[in-house]
Amino acid sequence: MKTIGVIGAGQMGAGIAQVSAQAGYRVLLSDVDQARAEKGKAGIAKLLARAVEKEKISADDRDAALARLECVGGVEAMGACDLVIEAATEKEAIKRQIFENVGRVLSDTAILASNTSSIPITRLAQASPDPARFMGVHFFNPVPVMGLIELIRGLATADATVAAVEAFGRSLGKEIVHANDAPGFIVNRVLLPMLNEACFALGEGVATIRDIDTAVKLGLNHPMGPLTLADFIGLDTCLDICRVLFEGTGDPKFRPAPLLVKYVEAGWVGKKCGRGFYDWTGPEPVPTR
Ligand SMILES: NC(=O)c1ccc[n+]([C@@H]2O[C@H](COP(=O)([O-])OP(=O)(O)OC[C@H]3O[C@@H](n4cnc5c(N)ncnc54)[C@H](O)[C@@H]3O)[C@@H](O)[C@H]2O)c1
Repeated sequence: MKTIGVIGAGQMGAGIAQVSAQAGYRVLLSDVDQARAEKGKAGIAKLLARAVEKEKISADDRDAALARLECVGGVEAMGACDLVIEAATEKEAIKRQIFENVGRVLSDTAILASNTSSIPITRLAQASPDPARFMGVHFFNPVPVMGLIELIRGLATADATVAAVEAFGRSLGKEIVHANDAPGFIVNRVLLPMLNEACFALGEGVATIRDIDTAVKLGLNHPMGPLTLADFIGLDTCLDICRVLFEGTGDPKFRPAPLLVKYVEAGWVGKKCGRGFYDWTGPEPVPTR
């Protein structure tokens, strides 16, 4: 593989474009328009500049990575790509439209992959030009820091597609795990029940926000408590994933905690809006109850 297309230049798409360019691939980055793609690239340039300041990479390596990364106005330019990774907004209709558009220009050997966190890969594959050359490639946020990629094959994904994307993922220096096309794949299937249970515990008055987080952090040796982590992820995103697990499995153990639903209804969705379980507006997060 030489040329990688990345569709969606938000948090994830920009991260995927960055690590691909740093690994030596030519990268074409698109978003809804050229200006959004350029904004994604500007963010990457800032992160790479910081890495140079910290002497993690050389200025030459930064310049070379940025030179390999080209912003394009739309998917029409992606005909030259060996692999196209879609990392647009988590809405099925948007992703389906993108697959239809990019399907018109993709070569008949190119692979199309989605970074979706929750939409079934086999269903998305139906909107792709060739389900044998379609799969899920689930990166973690922030992409340049997190060492894992989950690969998800749909029912029709060919072995050669999985092998090619696995080789690409390893060339980025990431560890690869394979998951079946089941709700939440591996990481969210295991993580979300813990975050949801912390919301149940808080709602039932088992302990305070600070004590639940301190207990899990120190008692289980986690880098941060579950309520802090939920605030980082976004409580709306946590709720969406809980619902995917609940609806996808039909298992009541995945039912969302009432307090989580209430916080999302209140618009208290976490760090991104300044308030979730913590107030994030000051220098340090402060528990809200
Ligand atoms: N944020 C995470 O922690 C995380 C982790 C793993 C996977 N994901 C998945 O990655 C994908 C992107 O998430 P994100 O957090 O980067 O979101 P984001 O909101 O930061 O970025 C999404 C980008 O997609 C663009 N976009 C919307 N419609 C488009 C279109 N038609 N064509 C091209 N671009 C379009 C938006 O303008 C935006 O720049 C989602 O599928 C999400 O589920 C997110």
